[in-house]
Amino acid sequence: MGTVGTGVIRIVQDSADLLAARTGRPIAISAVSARTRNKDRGVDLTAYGWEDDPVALAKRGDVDVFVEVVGGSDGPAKAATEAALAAGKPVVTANKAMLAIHGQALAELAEANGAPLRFEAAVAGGIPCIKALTEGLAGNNITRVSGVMNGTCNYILTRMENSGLPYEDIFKEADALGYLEADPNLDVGGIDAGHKLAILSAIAFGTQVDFEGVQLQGIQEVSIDDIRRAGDMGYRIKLLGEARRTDAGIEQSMRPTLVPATSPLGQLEGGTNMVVIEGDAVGQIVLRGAGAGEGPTASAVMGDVADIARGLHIPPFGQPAASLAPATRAAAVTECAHYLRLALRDEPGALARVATVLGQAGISIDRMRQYDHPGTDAPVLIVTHPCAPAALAAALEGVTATGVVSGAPVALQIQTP
Ligand SMILES: NC(=O)C1=CN([C@@H]2O[C@H](COP(=O)(O)OP(=O)(O)OC[C@H]3O[C@@H](n4cnc5c(N)ncnc54)[C@H](OP(=O)(O)O)[C@@H]3O)[C@@H](O)[C@H]2O)C=CC1
Ligand SMILES: N[C@@H](CCO)C(=O)O
Repeated sequence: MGTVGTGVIRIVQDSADLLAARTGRPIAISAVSARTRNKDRGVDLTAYGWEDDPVALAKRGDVDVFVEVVGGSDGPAKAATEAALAAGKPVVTANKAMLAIHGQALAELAEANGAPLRFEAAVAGGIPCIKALTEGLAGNNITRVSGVMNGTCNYILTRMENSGLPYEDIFKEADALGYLEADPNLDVGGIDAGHKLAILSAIAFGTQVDFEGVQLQGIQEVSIDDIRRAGDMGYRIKLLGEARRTDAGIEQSMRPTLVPATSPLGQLEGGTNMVVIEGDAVGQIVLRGAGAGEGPTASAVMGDVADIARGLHIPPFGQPAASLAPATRAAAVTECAHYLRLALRDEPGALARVATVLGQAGISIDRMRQYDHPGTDAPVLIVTHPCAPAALAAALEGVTATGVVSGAPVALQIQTP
């Protein structure tokens, strides 16, 4: 009965007739649970039973469907989910952390007990992207799933750009607004978004969830300089997740990435999320909307509850858990263009030495810009032609070793069209 749970109660109370008409049966709340019983949550709870322990709630005889909106990958959320599934009861959860880590085991438990396990709200809040993948796009070979899946990071990045203020200032602002998770590193470290990508990737490619296989980089190192310089080159920086199937296996990454400013992703402002899915038959589809908040997240929870009330029973990851293959990891094999920012000693031959190192590594320069500067170091931006991320990382060690660059070069990937 936190943010999401209260939203679920509101929808059940406010839209009872509509839900009954759409599902063919009444949907009612039997009982609820939270840590603190006597807290004013702005909704009337007098008609419902109460349990201190969510596991006891899951086991109650008058509970047909258990809605888990406690949070946390383990602890009471997992214990109650397992108790409900073991009793053959359908579970609806918004808990991406739990699914990213225990998704396979929970799907196996659900299927062994004939109970649906649904989690639309776990990825991109109100955007029905799991339904899109498992149902609407079931006839497609999915080739790529990408998008912006953490509203807090998108808020911070767009606010930095619009205000010209550094990361630290906007982080404090997001904190004051209550946007950050209790552990802010889940947001700014890219972990929360990585959980979501791993769930989508498993559904898209028919593999077991492989959160450990997501190459993660947060937004903490994104500087206002990079946001400005990327803007000069026609890009905006987003915390972009990409999962794709390659000949080598499944490649999953969540990292700050440059996207064309005029593209749908480039125009995404504030806390909004966007999920882009590509399939062999459908081509590309783009889903955009609120990725968090009481109403949007409860909307996704209730979509799942309604499906259960209608009798819809789809395996949690879109195909039987036993048929999900362990994901073969393909680490950063896809070539892409890169943005490089260097502080280059402004002296004869310095630029030539950098260009030589890149050239010897087979990395070709697409565009380049050097800015006015008051001191001895010139800000230099380079956009490369597509190259393997591993080749670029090795080349940058060589660039640093030339001795003509101050500090470590900044390298960010540019989204592959
Ligand atoms: N908020 C959002 O916008 C979104 C959230 N989610 C996910 O939804 C889930 C819930 O998030 P949110 O509503 O924001 O979280 P909140 O922290 O607002 O709510 C958590 C609820 O769980 C209760 N709770 C915690 N521990 C226990 C326990 N041991 N026994 C019983 N109840 C307990 C809390 O009780 P009390 O109120 O008494 O403290 C609270 O009511 C999480 O998995 C989150 O990741 C997903 C998408 C968006
Ligand atoms: N912390 C998450 C909440 C929704 O999952 C976000 O900012 O998107």
